[in-house]
Amino acid sequence: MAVYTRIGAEDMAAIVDAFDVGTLLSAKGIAEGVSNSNWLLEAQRGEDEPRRYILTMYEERTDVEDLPFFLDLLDHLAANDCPVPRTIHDREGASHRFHEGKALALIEFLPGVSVSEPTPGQARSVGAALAKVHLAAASFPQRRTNTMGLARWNQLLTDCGEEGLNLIHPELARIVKRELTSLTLGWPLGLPEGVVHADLFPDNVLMLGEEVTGLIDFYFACTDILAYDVAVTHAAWCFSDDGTRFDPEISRALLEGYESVRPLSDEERAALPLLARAAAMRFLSTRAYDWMNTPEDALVTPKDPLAFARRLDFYASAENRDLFAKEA
Ligand SMILES: Nc1ncnc2c1ncn2[C@@H]1O[C@H](COP(=O)(O)OP(=O)(O)OP(=O)(O)O)[C@@H](O)[C@H]1O
Ligand SMILES: N[C@@H](CCO)C(=O)O
Repeated sequence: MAVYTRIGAEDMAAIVDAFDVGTLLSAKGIAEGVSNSNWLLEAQRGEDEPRRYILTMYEERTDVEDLPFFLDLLDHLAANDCPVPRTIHDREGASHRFHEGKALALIEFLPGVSVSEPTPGQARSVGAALAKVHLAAASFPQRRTNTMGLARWNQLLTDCGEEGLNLIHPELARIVKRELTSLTLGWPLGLPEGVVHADLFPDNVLMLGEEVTGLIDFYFACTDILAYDVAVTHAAWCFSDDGTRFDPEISRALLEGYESVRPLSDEERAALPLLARAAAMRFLSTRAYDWMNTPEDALVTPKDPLAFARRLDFYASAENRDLFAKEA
């Protein structure tokens, strides 16, 4: 459940008034999501049809200094025809405000649902939507360093300690050491960079049938290698949740969809096997850390790190060396 902060009815009405979207009709906490508190609001201006919004209150995990990057990016992408929600600015024109010391943003509600078992058609649309974001963000003037890159994975996994990792799986410390070394030595240089979403899991994509109606949760977005974002999306979409089953059809459709909008260069394709191992390490590291550091009585259940250890094993296996090779 993700409503960490209570906002009373009067305060909620005052917040809605500050964003100048009319009269508050209803407000409901949203259970999904783990990082921030979210509410679904309905408000009505005069005789207009009532409209729905998402109110997000940023909790500790989001650095307020990064908010202009995240929120301006949404506006830039929406203005360039990408399926992302616009932000509602307040009466002073600001994209976020503060309530009792915490930052708040009001975001357009988009229809659609997150799929749990994607079809190839849906994967193709997601690939195309990701490529569209990459192209549209090329004219976005702001930059943000990836604070969730190799150095951070190293730090998180070091904090877990060898013993801790081996409690998750007896081979994990050895595998992690091997992978961190090969990623450090082999990290690709000179590939095209730009704004990446960096967390495009099915729960961050809203769909109606095969149409992508919303890409959401840009709170890890940053400037990094574009093909790394393809690798993250591949790791997130092409396996069963627990990482035991890889779906080659979804993989093919996702890459085809991406390339229908932004073809990958030979260098990017050649780097994908390593970038996919990197993507698996990214989520293995945060999940292993959370697995070991989430108190038992916490509101959220930590996600299984082994699901990404299995993906890592899959991507590192010699049998799958040609997974990203261009098909004849
Ligand atoms: N613009 C939107 N339109 C419709 N629904 C939305 C929108 N933004 C968020 N939601 C809903 O709110 C839920 C939580 O949002 P979000 O994933 O951004 O939260 P979070 O706590 O930042 O997430 P995470 O757990 O991925 O860090 C989503 O799963 C979705 O159901
Ligand atoms: N999408 C991530 C959580 C947010 O970083 C995961 O599934 O581990």
